[in-house]
Amino acid sequence: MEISNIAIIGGGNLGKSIANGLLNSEFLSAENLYVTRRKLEKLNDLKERGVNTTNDNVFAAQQANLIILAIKPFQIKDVLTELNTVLDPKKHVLVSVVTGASLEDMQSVVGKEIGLFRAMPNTAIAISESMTCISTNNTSPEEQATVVDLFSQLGKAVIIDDSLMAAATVLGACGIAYAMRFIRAASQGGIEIGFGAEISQLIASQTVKGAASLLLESGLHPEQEIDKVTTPQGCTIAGLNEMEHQGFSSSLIKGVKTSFNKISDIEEDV
Ligand SMILES: NC(=O)C1=CN([C@@H]2O[C@H](COP(=O)(O)OP(=O)(O)OC[C@H]3O[C@@H](n4cnc5c(N)ncnc54)[C@H](OP(=O)(O)O)[C@@H]3O)[C@@H](O)[C@H]2O)C=CC1
Ligand SMILES: O=C(O)[C@@H]1CCC=N1
Repeated sequence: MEISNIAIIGGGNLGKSIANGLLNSEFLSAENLYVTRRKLEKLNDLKERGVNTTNDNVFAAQQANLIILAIKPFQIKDVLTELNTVLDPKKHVLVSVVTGASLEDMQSVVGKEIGLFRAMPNTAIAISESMTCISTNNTSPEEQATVVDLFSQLGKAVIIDDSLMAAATVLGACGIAYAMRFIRAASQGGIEIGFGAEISQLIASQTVKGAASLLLESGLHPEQEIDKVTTPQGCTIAGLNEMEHQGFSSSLIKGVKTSFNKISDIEEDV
């Protein structure tokens, strides 16, 4: 399957991040991209880049052969019902990034053999550094290759079982926010020990990038890399142990589980 035009239905925070990622990576040119939302003026930045912006979802869907749904969970039924008037199984593939809406939920609304995917990217998709988990159950190997290729050009992409999408949402999508909080807290600590805010944030951000790259490149467990940093009787182990006494890992794990439990409430809104 070859992607001709893409329509992003719901140009909010994630929808725009995807649009910017597609443009920045030169995956497709602006004239092949359609982005919708009701408050059209909030898409002016994309319009200035040459993207087709509209508040007409049906029109956008008609122009595209790949449709990305990026509205809020409680809106998915209405928007899918609206799009269903023009969805064509021979033409369209539908990718939902909506939290809490399963493939079965979507299938029950569209009721026909449209190729359906869920994708869970994060906002780093804007700079082609997303982690995107993808699920599907009725698509051809060709369609799967196309969708995986799309998200692989915008970061890393893996296919997972749909039952794991809530967990993927928390670890990958919410995870960006957790990591930002770590960086903010580390920067604030840096200011206490002498740095100005700007350089403190630079040091904290680049250090987190380096830590992530070490793990991605080596495949080692974090503790193996930590062992290389913790000089016996040194300052790293002293600080790390104090963080653990204060509940660092425990608070992170509890936060992850709280986000995960919240998805059950969101699923009820779908
Ligand atoms: N933000 C993130 O990092 C991630 C979000 N998600 C999921 O992506 C989805 C979007 O989240 P997020 O971008 O944060 O939310 P936003 O509220 O920022 O974006 C939703 C957008 O949908 C638009 N919208 C609402 N109704 C319609 C409609 N009928 N037709 C077209 N557009 C419409 C809204 O604009 P307007 O009011 O102008 O119409 C709004 O811009 C959610 O389901 C979320 O769970 C998943 C992973 C990560
Ligand atoms: O906070 C949310 O509900 C959405 C899903 C993951 C990131 N943002």
